[in-house]
Amino acid sequence: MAKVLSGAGLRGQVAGKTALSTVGVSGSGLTYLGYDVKDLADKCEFEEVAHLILKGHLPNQQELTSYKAKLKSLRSLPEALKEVLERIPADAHPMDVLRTGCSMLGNLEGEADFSQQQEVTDRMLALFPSIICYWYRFSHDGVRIETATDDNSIGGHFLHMLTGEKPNELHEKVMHVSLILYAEHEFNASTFTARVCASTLSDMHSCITGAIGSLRGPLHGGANEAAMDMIEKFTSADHAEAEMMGMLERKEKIMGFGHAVYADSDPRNEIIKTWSEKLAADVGDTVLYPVSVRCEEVMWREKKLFCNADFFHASAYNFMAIPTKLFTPIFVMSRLTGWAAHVMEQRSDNRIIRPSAEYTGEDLRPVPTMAERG
Ligand SMILES: CC(=O)SCCNC(=O)CCNC(=O)[C@H](O)C(C)(C)COP(=O)(O)OP(=O)(O)OC[C@H]1O[C@@H](n2cnc3c(N)ncnc32)[C@H](O)[C@@H]1OP(=O)(O)O
Ligand SMILES: O=C([O-])CC(=O)C(=O)O
Repeated sequence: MAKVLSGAGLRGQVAGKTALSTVGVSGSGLTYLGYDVKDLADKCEFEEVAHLILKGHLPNQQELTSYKAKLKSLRSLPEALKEVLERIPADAHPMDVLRTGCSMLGNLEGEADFSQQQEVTDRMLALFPSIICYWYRFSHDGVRIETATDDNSIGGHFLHMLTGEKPNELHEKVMHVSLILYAEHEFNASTFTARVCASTLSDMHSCITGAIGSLRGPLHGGANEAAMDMIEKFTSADHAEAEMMGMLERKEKIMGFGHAVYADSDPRNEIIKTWSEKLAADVGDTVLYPVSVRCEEVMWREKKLFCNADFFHASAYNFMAIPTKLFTPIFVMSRLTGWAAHVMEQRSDNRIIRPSAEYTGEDLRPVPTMAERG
């Protein structure tokens, strides 16, 4: 069933063209350059999907090997960026750290002209996990980690830096799946932010910095952290149901549910849910996964609201012992590919994005003198 899209928030209005993805088109769910996200999550590594989104085609073996080697070679943080990260306090939000890290990188290794757009994007793709983990480990553990590891994947690199140990196969696989699911999603709020910025002919780091700010909010990427904050308070499925019923009665928003475009399901949910279930079995969980399933059942039964991509990401990341405040930064590590591809697409056929507003203010009036202002 297609959702009727209209009303505030530019809902349902075509704001530009894209060849990168389709969202909620009947029968296809979510596609990246014509490939079903389910197929991609099943058969690909994240680096293959990053190559697809950024370079326009799935890499052959030789292209993949050389792309991974290139990304591996770009993992070292510039000294000046390390200095900045070391000054950010431990109680900062890692999304703010990433926003600053991205912006600082733009000062140190800026995009001189658009011919560098692929290069600066690859550098960010390689470096964002390093930025997050360098700051996290320094501010929380007092350790200056080496970010230039030989890990074979972006997700593996991230987990290795975070824990100090190479991840097992299951965790590395889940990171591939998660990063693939989060990579691209048409004109969502953060991508639209990036495109608006690109439409002024601004540089790539400015576009990505703005997009990080948009993704941070709990109505968008921040929902995976907000969902975790909620479910970790529930001690059993029955407790979850009672609390959820109360929240619905009080008309509270429940994070990780609903979607601006999808009508009755988010195709990414069943995929990450399956992996969350596998991780639950792996760690012997008997609470968080059943709690999450009950939340899903209650929301559907009571409101016909379904889990979006964020909801089961919360339990999946938790089972991998990833701290909650790093959930949305992982989304950034992935969505960077979609953002940058949209910036490039906007640049290739650009007109400044400048919609109109319906004026609801005062009629024309004279400026009163000071004495007249009361
Ligand atoms: C990766 C992502 O960014 S996915 C989105 C992540 N965000 C969240 O999970 C936050 C929670 N969800 C929401 O706030 C919303 O569903 C959004 C922001 C995703 C979409 O917003 P909209 O397009 O305005 O939602 P939609 O038009 O479908 O809402 C219909 C009704 O359901 C309600 N509703 C929608 N989602 C929820 C929810 N999660 N909890 C409670 N009620 C909800 C709305 O308040 C609205 O009620 P109303 O008609 O009485 O005002
Ligand atoms: O499309 C949206 O509005 C939000 C979303 O699911 C995403 O960005 O992945």
